[in-house]
Amino acid sequence: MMMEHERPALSSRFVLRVAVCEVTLSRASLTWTELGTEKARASGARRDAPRAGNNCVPVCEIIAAQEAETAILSINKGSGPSISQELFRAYPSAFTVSYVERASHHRWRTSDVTFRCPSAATCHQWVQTIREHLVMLSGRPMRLLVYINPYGGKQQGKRIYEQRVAPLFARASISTHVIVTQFAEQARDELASSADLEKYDGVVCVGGDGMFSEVIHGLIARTQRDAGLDQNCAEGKLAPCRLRVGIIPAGSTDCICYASVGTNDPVTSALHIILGDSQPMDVCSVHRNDKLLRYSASLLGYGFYGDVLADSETKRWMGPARYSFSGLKTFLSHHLYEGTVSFLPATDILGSPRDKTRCRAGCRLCRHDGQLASEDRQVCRTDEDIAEKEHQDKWQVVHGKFRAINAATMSCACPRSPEGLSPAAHLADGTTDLILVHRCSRLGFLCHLLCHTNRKDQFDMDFVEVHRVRSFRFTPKHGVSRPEPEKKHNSKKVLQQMCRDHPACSVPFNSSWSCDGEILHHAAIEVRVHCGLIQLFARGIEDRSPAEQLSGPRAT
Ligand SMILES: Nc1ncnc2c1ncn2[C@@H]1O[C@H](COP(=O)(O)OP(=O)(O)OP(=O)(O)O)[C@@H](O)[C@H]1O
Repeated sequence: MMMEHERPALSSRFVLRVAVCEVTLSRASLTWTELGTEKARASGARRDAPRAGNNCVPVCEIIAAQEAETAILSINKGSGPSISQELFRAYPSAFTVSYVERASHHRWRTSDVTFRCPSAATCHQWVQTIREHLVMLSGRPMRLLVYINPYGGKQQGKRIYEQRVAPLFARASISTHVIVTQFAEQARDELASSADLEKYDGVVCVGGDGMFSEVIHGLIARTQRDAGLDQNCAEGKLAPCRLRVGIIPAGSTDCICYASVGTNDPVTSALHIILGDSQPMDVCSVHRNDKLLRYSASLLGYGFYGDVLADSETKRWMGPARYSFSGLKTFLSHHLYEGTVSFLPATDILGSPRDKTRCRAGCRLCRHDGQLASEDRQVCRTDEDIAEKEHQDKWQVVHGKFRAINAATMSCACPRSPEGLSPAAHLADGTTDLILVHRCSRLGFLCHLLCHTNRKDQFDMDFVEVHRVRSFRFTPKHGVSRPEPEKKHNSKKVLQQMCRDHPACSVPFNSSWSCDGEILHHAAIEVRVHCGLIQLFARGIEDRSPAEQLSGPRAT
């Protein structure tokens, strides 16, 4: 809605479909009010009598404005009522404004409104003024570097980008440099070393979570190198990345998209990028013996999830069905892994893993790095304050036999698990939710797993504990890593492996870590959360009522 004190930049009478409209543009919004149709006027209704309420589109949600093509102008298209010759002659020019419209399930779509103008000069003036307003908006990207993984998911990345995303970027006047990767790690290596990043306002990856992981590894490495920081130093603070990252979902797992925009829809993600949304995101560094192993933005899982991933990697030929197969096999094998988890709880923060809050667009906790911001307590925001706080806080230690050890740095919600592994986890509060699943019966573990697929509390079980932490370490009791799977099996080796996997054999192999879907063949690791290390082109999941979700231009 246009605020009373806002001075309109432009105000004119145009024709929308067959009705005359009062159209107003201010710095904040474009509004139009229908004044009446020809028919209504013929029946004696006053031309000035408003027929409908205001329609209002915030300028920050306009994608583009352009003068309409002659073809559109000369033909009365569509099944609706036709414009009369009289209006056609009185309003010979036209321009179209494209804006974001909400569809169901957090999806965004583009919508167009075409206004007929009395002259080409007026039309031109409006288009130019809207474009000037768009240029003045901060945060919109102009130049993007795009990496497409042609082999991610159903191998549709290239087609999805070319057919659904590139036309939107072009309409929004975003220039792109597109690279279709030839091999794994190409994007990571180029971003880490040779890519001329000064030329771009952001990097977009087209693929799944694995492709996103490649891109952030490259960007983080480059940023630390440029800042003269050593990534191998486990205790060191990392420099945040300047370039924002956009994800066009085209993989088999699109966890980051679900957590950051609420859906895995390429058009929605493209529109978030075009509007220049920014969403900070925490990233965990994973070290061992002062050597960086990897970064993790979503899930680190040892025990159950580590075993599922390790097993599924040997069954790639099965396609996506391998996850269900390996999940069942791992569930039945019911391994326990003994070791020690030490963690630094995040005290002095607002949220907890079992509260009812959910990380949503404009999240209050993420705005304050998760810290308590009440008036009677001091907010510690500087790095020194946080370091001091960490020093004062006490590490806690848990020894035990674990079915699973998981660290969820975001909710990890997806269609199979609508609430995710840790429903109350936040994208950028500087913490990860450490979930320890202790020794339990198969039935108990099954109940715990099933809770992830419905809305029951998966932490409400006596063998599960959950802590919101800033760092943790795991030290396995046994130092033997499970041998990396061999590519070619003969039947004898398969039998040996199955025997080893059987609990009765109780060979004390360690599990491996699943780190955002990549296997780490080390059990002993040290993890530290880096608050808001990456910025995404996203705004978080919008918490809107179903009616609002489906609204077009807002009626005021
Ligand atoms: N041209 C390429 N050839 C082979 N692999 C590639 C190529 N480009 C990227 N990759 C790798 O493919 C892996 C999977 O990619 P992506 O995440 O896009 O798809 P996915 O189907 O979701 O993956 P996953 O099968 O791991 O769930 C990534 O780890 C990435 O490093």
